[in-house]
Amino acid sequence: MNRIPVTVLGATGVVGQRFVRRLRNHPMFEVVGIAASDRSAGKRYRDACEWRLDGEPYAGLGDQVLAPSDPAEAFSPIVFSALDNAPAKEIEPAFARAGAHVFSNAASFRMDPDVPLLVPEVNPGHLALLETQRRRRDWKGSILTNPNCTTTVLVMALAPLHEAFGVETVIMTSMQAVSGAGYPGVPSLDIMGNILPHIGGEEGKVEVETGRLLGKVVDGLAVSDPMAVSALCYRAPVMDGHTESVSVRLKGNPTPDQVREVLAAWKPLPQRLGLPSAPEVPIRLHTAENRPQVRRDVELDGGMSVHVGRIRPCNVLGIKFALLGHNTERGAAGGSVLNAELAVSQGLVS
Ligand SMILES: NC(=O)C1=CN([C@@H]2O[C@H](COP(=O)(O)OP(=O)(O)OC[C@H]3O[C@@H](n4cnc5c(N)ncnc54)[C@H](OP(=O)(O)O)[C@@H]3O)[C@@H](O)[C@H]2O)C=CC1
Ligand SMILES: N[C@@H](CC(=O)OP(=O)(O)O)C(=O)O
Repeated sequence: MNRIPVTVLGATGVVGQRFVRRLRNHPMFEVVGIAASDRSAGKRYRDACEWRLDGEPYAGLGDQVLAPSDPAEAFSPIVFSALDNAPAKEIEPAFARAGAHVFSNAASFRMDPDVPLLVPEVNPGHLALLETQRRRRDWKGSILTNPNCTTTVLVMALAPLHEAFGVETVIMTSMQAVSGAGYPGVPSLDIMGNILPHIGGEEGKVEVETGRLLGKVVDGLAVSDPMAVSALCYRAPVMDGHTESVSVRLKGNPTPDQVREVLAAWKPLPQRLGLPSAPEVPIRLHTAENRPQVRRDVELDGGMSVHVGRIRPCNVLGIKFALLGHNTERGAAGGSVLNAELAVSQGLVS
């Protein structure tokens, strides 16, 4: 297969660098363009930003010159966007109008009812919104988004339970990595040896995006599931990996063993298709009492699987468990790349 040329917008940022590293040697996509703000455009990648990841610095593209984030200068048929929300609002539609298929991490268009908010294992059927989007908007291309990172990890565990039993109520408390706040993010003197009980906008996003992802497409538009979701989000002194403490009320009150069986048997579409970024096992189940742990588990499967452990009865909602996932891989760059792989495999973009 000829690789599809792609551009990474926001290539200098925390998520943008992960895109560039992940797309290096990708079987379906080839990075031909990297772009960022006007502050960085015209500079070589290595001069515009410091490389903050392990592995080969700048993923071998250190001498490539950054383009401005303008479709006239950085067009590719597929564009991965790691832009901040405010610039994403203007720049992503400009690329979509020019005919690019934009796979975005930003929150700007997530809740629009004709924009797929997608986790390929969870709601691949929401790709159908692209048809409505094309009809409604004057775009030759499209915008397709991935959720907030905390939400992504949560819906990976809830989706098979919703399918098997039906989710009625969820209470989720997160302990979120500092990388979620970008670079330099939270000052070290605030987070070292500390827990911060507020992440701006995060709880509201988890509460609305969860029902949207587990909802349906009706008459070509997204309709959220009415489940009740309450989120409490905390910043914790870890680098990468959001831990979530989840209590859930499921229809029919299944036992922990029944829940475990459903999670273990889950083989959703990306795994059946063998998409390159899909982890072979989407949910890693842990039986040891002190797992999952961020330091020991989160990098497994390139950060693309989520981890569930300590499944047990909850006196209030019925079932509770510990959940862990990689916020900047599964929750950001990796999730977006998997979205693009699914869209290409379904013949929706090329
Ligand atoms: N960090 C995470 O865990 C997650 C982040 N996201 C989302 O991904 C996006 C990127 O986050 P993150 O990488 O942490 O952010 P960073 O602040 O690290 O990077 C932001 C990027 O956007 C570019 N940018 C800023 N302003 C403009 C502009 N006016 N025009 C063009 N480019 C611009 C920056 O370029 P320059 O260097 O030139 O300023 C930089 O490349 C955000 O929308 C975030 O909400 C989503 C899920 C998880
Ligand atoms: N707010 C998340 C990261 C993030 O950028 O989320 P969103 O994509 O919804 O803006 C965190 O701090 O961990």
